Amino acid sequence: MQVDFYKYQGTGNDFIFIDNRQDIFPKNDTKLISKLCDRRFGIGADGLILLENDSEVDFHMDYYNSDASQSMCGNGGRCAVAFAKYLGMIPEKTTFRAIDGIHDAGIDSENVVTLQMHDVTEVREKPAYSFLNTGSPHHVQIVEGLEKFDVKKEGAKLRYGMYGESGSNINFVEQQNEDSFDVRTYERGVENETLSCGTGVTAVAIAMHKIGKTQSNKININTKGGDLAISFETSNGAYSDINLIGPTQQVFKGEITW
Ligand SMILES: N[C@@H](CCC[C@H](N)C(=O)O)C(=O)O
Repeated sequence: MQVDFYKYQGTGNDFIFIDNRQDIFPKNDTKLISKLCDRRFGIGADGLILLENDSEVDFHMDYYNSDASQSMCGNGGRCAVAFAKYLGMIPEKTTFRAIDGIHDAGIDSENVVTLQMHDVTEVREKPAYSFLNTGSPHHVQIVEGLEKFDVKKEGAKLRYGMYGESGSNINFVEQQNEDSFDVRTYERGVENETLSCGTGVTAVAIAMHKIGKTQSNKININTKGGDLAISFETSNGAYSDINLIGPTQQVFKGEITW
């Protein structure tokens, strides 16, 4: 079987995209998904995304981590909007379905995508960390010396040690100023640090506001792969109108044979 694939990156979180509107991809073949994402034996990516038809909204984003597990992906969602625009499926505004439900989004002429995330009503606040779900589960922990921090080792320790079988993504944060934070994320399903995680930086922005590290409702996050912004409204400790904003890029296209 031969199909076209496209590679996108959103602040260095990279994805293989396949136009699956004709239902051509064998999505139950988890070995194939992992192989395609393998950086030595495959194309190489943090995840694979199938763009599919949906009867109610513009499209369905079917996201797989590189180990073929599934969850919501913020950067993947932003790149899916850029891919749908590239395929001529949507204008500048869209509504699409992901594993956590329906999302609104917009894309500008520079391929900067604004993705609306779901409301967050619960942030678990502990002395050393916060935990919340922004479509995917996220542990958020402030550290000193983030640049030299061993994200893979410490992230894996928490992911497997604290969160049981299903695990969590682990975000390490260092504040730069009132509304700006550096973030590095260990992603479950990739089982390594990625250059950026969209649901992760969204979780960090909300957690930092919730614990009083910032009063701002527009937060800038610097990741290894680039800069993202998160805006939100807050009322009675709940967060709504949450938007994840940042660049997307198609980096190449090719053909897969399996
Ligand atoms: N990179 C993603 C998050 C992908 C899902 C995550 N690894 C999980 O399994 O929870 C993002 O940009 O949000």
